[in-house]
Amino acid sequence: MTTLYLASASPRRRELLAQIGVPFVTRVQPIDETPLPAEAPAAYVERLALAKAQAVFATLEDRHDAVVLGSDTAVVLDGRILGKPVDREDALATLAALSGREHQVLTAVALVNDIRAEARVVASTVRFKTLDRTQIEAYWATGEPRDKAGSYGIQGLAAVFVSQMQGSYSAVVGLPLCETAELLAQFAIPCWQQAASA
Ligand SMILES: Cc1cn([C@H]2C[C@H](O)[C@@H](COP(=O)(O)OP(=O)(O)OP(=O)(O)O)O2)c(=O)[nH]c1=O
Repeated sequence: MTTLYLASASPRRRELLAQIGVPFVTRVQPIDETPLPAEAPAAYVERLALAKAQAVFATLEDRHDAVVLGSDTAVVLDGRILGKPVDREDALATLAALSGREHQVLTAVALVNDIRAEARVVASTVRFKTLDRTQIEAYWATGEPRDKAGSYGIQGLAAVFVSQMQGSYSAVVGLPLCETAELLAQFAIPCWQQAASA
């Protein structure tokens, strides 16, 4: 019996994976999230998703019956990776930069077991309406931007900033569920559909 491990401290990722009916155990290992010099954003999120999964896989005692899922999300504006805010000023500057513009959200999902590692990167486009300084400061004061790539969460109060979105909503929140289900199937882990017909 294979055990699926979610290599993530993110409550969003736990909720998203639970949403598609897959039983899993959460384990977290810290990794270095510094981008490499001139690393392309898609390569960066893919490398981190794999690194998160591999770091947890390395700690497991029974690696034969284990699959580990890692994921990483980055907000990209004009080719620049905007990660989680380091402080208030950083978040205010990020939200001002996103105001009235379109940006990309890249999320990678990776699965690792004792014989292989596979990853998928999903790109979505999000457009923000124009925000003024008062709205940005009020949003920071809610606490929501603190632990999120690009200093916002589409699933929360920042939904009112999003005038358009193309791509995968679940990927923007933190885990692309359609692609995750496809990868899980490749590793013989059923989500609700196969489980229901088994
Ligand atoms: C853009 C966006 C990001 N986010 C979150 C998802 C991720 O939790 C976070 C991006 O940071 P990540 O470094 O991808 O993930 P994490 O540190 O929160 O969790 P872990 O590495 O342990 O898996 O931003 C939202 O919740 N909503 C959004 O709309």
